[in-house]
Amino acid sequence: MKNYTSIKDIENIHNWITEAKKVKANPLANKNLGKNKTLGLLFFNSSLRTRLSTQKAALNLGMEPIVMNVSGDAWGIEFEDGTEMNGNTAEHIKEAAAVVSQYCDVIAVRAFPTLTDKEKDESEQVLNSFVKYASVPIVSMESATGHPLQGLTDALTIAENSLKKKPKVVLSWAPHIKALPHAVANSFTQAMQKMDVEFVIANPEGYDLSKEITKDTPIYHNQAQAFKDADFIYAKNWSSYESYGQLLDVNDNWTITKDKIGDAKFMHCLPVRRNVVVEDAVLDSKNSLVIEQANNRTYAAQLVLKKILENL
Ligand SMILES: NCCC[C@H](NC(=O)CCC(=O)O)C(=O)O
Ligand SMILES: NC(=O)OP(=O)(O)O
Repeated sequence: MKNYTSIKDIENIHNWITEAKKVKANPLANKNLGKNKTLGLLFFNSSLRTRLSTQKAALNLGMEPIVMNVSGDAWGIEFEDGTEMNGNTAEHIKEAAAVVSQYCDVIAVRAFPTLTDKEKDESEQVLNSFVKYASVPIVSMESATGHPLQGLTDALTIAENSLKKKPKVVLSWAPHIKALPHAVANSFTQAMQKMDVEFVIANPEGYDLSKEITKDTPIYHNQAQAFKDADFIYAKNWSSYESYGQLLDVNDNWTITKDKIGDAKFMHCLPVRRNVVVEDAVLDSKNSLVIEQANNRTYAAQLVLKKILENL
């Protein structure tokens, strides 16, 4: 594999889950694979899990990680072609990506959407510019429209925790105070569509994800109906896709509660706002998988880096 920028890069999710379980069972088995190789992690946005678990994955493979907060610390990068750079940007992505490629054997990038310009977000300008102008493989650490390391993690976590051959998995929208990206929900949806699960989405009217993503996945606008007989409930807030980036008025209470989910396992990518997205009683119960998910971020990243290193 060259780049990992989307769930579409997973050719067979069942094989990948089997391999990820092996990596998890013996994380230091390939500690020489990345010897003398450098992973550069570039952050245009905040992170706790991705920043640490991706470095941990690199260290387990014997790689040297180097990290940079691009926003604030680096020169402002210009992504438009042919502009007269007389504004706030000091260097072009053509030079920036080529230069970082001199220091790194693999580059991982986090760049969130604008949530104001749908067309620009869907063009994945930042991520795709790195793919275009870097001379080394690129890994997405959450881009405008996807979070494929999280999606792979979530598939692994469901495979590990499922007591049934074909569990019912619900992705539920939940409330938030801010307009959030669609990336996590998009990649989770794409991962579940590849899994042997009964997958449905629950969200209020006006919050349907892109049809390009949901395809024929059933969408419920009634949360209780969607939750019926669920084995896994994955909560996430996202802003409206249709009224792009907006927070719409929602009448019903969509906060995840213990009463609503019963015995279903609870999942969330984190960070999560307690008692807004989900009540304490759920996060503090044995049915919460959120810490196991965070742990699995290391093994998902390690599998991806392993596949890239094997192909260098
Ligand atoms: N990487 C996981 C989620 C990142 C981001 N969450 C956030 O921005 C939460 C911020 C807050 O709660 O203030 C998102 O939804 O895509
Ligand atoms: N789940 C996740 O990506 O967390 P961070 O934003 O903290 O990296």
